[in-house]
Amino acid sequence: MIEIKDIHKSFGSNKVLQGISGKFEAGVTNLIIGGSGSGKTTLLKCMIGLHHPEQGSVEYDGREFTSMNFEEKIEIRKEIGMLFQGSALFDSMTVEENIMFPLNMFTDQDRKEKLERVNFCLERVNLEGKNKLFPAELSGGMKKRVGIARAIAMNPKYLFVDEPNSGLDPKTSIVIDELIKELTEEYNTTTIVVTHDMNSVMGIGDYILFLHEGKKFWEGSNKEIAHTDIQELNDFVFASRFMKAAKGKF
Ligand SMILES: Nc1ncnc2c1ncn2[C@@H]1O[C@H](COP(=O)(O)OP(=O)(O)OP(=O)(O)O)[C@@H](O)[C@H]1O
Repeated sequence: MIEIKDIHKSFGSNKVLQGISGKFEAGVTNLIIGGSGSGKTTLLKCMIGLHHPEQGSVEYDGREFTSMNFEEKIEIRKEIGMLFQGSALFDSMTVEENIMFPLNMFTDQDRKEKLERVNFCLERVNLEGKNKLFPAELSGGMKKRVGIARAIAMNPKYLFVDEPNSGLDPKTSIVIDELIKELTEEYNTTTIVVTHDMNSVMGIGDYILFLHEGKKFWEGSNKEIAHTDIQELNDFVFASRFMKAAKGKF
């Protein structure tokens, strides 16, 4: 479980996050949603230590992260898997080398053990046998799956996913969303997905934290999200023609 309390982050006079709190439980898919510029990525970066919040705390199963020293943060980072926007694979490395990267960095496993783990992860994302391909030889959906395989290589307790569906067609997006949800439930991971995709919200949003202009406007599940009287949330939820047309049917 990850708990954030009263997170504040500014860039100069721009108060990007203004007192965000929330609880992200293990084994469920937690989403941070909001319009462009609402502060989603900034919040995620505060949680993993890429930004330092001016105020507030981030607790990983009771361990306060923001006040940790460098070495202590490294220990927590070993428990974190990340799937970045655009997959962020190393283009000059094969699929196998990409997935092995965190194992090389953080473990002293021998090559056989590492290869076994790589093959297990590849199988888990339905890419068995693709070891020797380079990222340029993969479709967008396959790249995401390699990114997921790399993210789970270290058997993470915490999984952060930034915009998993950017650049994917709707069908492939569903496959990726479902894979994230399955892995979360299978390994009881605390998973946090940053997205503005309403398909993901309706499909996998067990717990949703809605940000608007740097403030938490709402939290709840995908079963509740279409039934609030919060104007800012309704503007976000029903922005697409599809959601507008489906209003009242959820
Ligand atoms: N490193 C930075 N330096 C200065 N300003 C920043 C920095 N990172 C983000 N911001 C500002 O913080 C605000 C929120 O940005 P952020 O990327 O967190 O939004 P977002 O909700 O993730 O948006 P999007 O959905 O478009 O990715 C924006 O006004 C942005 O310009």
